[in-house]
Amino acid sequence: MAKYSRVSGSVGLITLQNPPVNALSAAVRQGIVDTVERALSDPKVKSVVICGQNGIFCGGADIKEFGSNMSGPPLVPMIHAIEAANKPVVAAIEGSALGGGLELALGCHYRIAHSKARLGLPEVTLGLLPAAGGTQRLPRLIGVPAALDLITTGRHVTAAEALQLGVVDQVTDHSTVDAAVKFAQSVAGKPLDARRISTYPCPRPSDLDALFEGVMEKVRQSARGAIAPVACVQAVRAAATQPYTQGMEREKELMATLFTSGQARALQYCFFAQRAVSRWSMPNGARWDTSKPRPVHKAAVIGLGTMGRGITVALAQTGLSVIAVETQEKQLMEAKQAVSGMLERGAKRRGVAPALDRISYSRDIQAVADVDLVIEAVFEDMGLKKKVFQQLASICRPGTFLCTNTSALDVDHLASQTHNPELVVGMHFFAPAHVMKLLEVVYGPRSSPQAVATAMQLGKKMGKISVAVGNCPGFVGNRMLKPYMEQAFFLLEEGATPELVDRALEEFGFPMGVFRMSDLSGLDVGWRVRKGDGLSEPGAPSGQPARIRQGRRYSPLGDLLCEQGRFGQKTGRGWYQYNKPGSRVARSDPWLHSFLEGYRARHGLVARRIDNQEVLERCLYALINEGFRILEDGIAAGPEDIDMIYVFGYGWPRHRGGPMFYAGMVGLGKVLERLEHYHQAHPDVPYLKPCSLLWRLVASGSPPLHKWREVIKKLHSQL
Ligand SMILES: CC(C)(COP(=O)(O)OP(=O)(O)OC[C@H]1O[C@@H](n2cnc3c(N)ncnc32)[C@H](O)[C@@H]1OP(=O)(O)O)[C@@H](O)C(=O)NCCC(=O)NCCSC(=O)C[C@@H](O)CCCCCCCCCCCCC(=O)O
Ligand SMILES: NC(=O)c1ccc[n+]([C@@H]2O[C@H](COP(=O)([O-])OP(=O)(O)OC[C@H]3O[C@@H](n4cnc5c(N)ncnc54)[C@H](O)[C@@H]3O)[C@@H](O)[C@H]2O)c1
Repeated sequence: MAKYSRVSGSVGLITLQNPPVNALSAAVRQGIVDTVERALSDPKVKSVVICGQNGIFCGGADIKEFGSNMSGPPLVPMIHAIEAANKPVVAAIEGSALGGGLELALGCHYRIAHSKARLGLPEVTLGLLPAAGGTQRLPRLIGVPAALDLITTGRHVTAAEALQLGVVDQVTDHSTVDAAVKFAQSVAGKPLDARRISTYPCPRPSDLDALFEGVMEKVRQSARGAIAPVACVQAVRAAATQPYTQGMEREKELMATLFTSGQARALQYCFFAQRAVSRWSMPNGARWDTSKPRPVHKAAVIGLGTMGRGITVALAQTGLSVIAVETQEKQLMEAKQAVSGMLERGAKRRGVAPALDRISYSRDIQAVADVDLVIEAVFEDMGLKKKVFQQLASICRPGTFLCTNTSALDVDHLASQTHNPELVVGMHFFAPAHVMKLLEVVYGPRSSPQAVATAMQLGKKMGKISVAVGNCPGFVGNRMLKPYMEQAFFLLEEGATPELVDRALEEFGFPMGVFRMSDLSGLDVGWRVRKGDGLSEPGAPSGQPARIRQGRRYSPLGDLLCEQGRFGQKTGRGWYQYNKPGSRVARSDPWLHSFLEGYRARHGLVARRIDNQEVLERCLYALINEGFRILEDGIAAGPEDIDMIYVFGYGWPRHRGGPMFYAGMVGLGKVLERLEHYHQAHPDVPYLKPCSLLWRLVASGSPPLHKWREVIKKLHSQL
């Protein structure tokens, strides 16, 4: 809807009304068409102001409408009619003007923004392009390079940057509507020809071809297979090379291809899933809307290694006071320097003062006595963590939340070391903790809803996508990673190379394949875990027995590399070779290839040809199968939780929507059939055996993802 009133005698004020973001639904578009017509036909009205209710101009087209039959007046002619009006129209921008919202403002003759407003064309992040004239008007207004930057990245700019770029005409710290009304009065009756952006010639840089070639190459590289950024460049090129009307035709044509694409569906699913995961629930019925978090002002971090340092930075940047505890003097000194450096660099980037004085360092754990919440990040050693939790239970004041950053250990077992297990949850950050967006909040059977709510709220404040998950070895992300990595190892045994496996996964859209990722994070990490699980045995015999552990197929390849001191990038050798320890450029390693040949010969394995499809099916379907088991076990409340964990924590390409969404796109029947096929070929690999939830979903006609919860509920009620 849009509300109409006449203010200050001669200004028609149109207010968009569609909470929470005034999205341009059919009703809002109809409202705009009607009220603009009314203002233009009223002789008392000399100029018009368009604003949005509740401090937000407009969040763009209504994304929820995209999946349905779109009725109501289309945006393009609506905006064109505003631009063609014979009375000045001023956009009063508060909060956000995004996507179609900014395109509407670009159709107005003037734009006035509040200093705190954010503007942008984020359609590319939804698998689309700005198709209400945005790709044609913006380059005409601010030039091709700046428009390409905004349109291909979808980044939001501040009002100050928008003013500098020339997107807005004025910025105010006071009431935007008042300023816009005053301004509208001042321009009433003035000629408008020079204010219609569609009539501007598009500035043509002299090196146009070189510019577009360069941008296209950069965009293709960073898009990792996403099609929308490429279409955005093509549309802007049309603005630079063709008259406006033809450019608009090109914009429409490119949009038509994107609009119905699987990638647009995936990206729009991610948009809503990202928001849905904050509405968490636990199997005992506790929920986000009935659980009250407690405020956290002061926190402590125990252990200042890789993770503890990043967590300390993230907490301080959020405005909390932090007590950082590290037992080793040398580590403490190094950590102080590293944390200060990270804070200073972050502050410089954001143009604020570094939060150095929010942190106090100590070697004594007694220093945490009066904090609201502790995050333990010592070595991944259950004995050590148990001791730390016992100490915390006796030192901290009653009511302090005790959290662990363990990657895979039993959170409930740690909780049982304290007097108040209900105050214990996992806060599983990802490295580097001050950068990575994902936080798994792990609840045990005794964690209180308040502890979960508090950790979720703290995560949100830290700018994380926080996902609440149940307690099991590896939680959600690392539990699913195990079968994925296991398949990659088996593929090497059967004839693949690290290069072949990585290429297939990188072409799929992962920033790094399994082996490059493993070299980056260190092969010794998994080795230590496998030793702890009694899997890795030095000097194991050759032949079949060496590849069976605990009754199932096992690949000792990773262990054998570690026995040679090949820990990955840090030692300059791993699945690849590097120029020197710490170097990041992976090169194919002939030693590794002859090692694999020797290994196969020793174990009586005959290498066969493996193609990309097999790599993808075996690695991804094994991972997806474990995702279904996680849903079946109630460890994740829904597929969206798993998908957001993989998109934000594990580099799953967002334009493929996350593993569970991807399974739905491929077809659950097909995933089941391929898992069955591979399980028959490898009966000693339990991860390839399709789980009962997948069978059940296929038997129920492969319902769309938003209906899976009903099937899971039924399955649980029958158990
Ligand atoms: C605006 C925000 C920055 C606000 O952030 P905040 O943190 O305050 O709030 P939330 O993000 O939590 O949001 C609150 C609530 O609102 C929902 N929501 C937000 N934005 C929208 C929206 N645009 N539409 C619908 N719903 C929205 C959000 O989901 C939350 O609710 P929930 O229940 O999920 O918790 C922030 O919200 C934000 O960034 N929003 C998105 C901004 C954006 O991306 N805008 C661009 C939208 S796309 C667009 O505008 C396209 C235009 O270019 C117009 C294109 C013309 C269309 C023509 C179609 C032609 C088709 C031709 C094809 C023909 C094919 C054929 O042949 O058939
Ligand atoms: N590194 C990762 O990528 C990653 C990611 C997610 C979670 N984790 C988990 O985070 C935790 C920490 O991992 P990390 O990689 O930062 O380890 P790390 O080896 O880099 O650091 C651990 C630090 O803890 C300190 N420490 C040991 N005992 C202590 C004690 N009693 N009191 C105070 N400090 C003590 C050590 O001196 C060391 O500085 C582990 O549980 C790990 O599984 C790690």
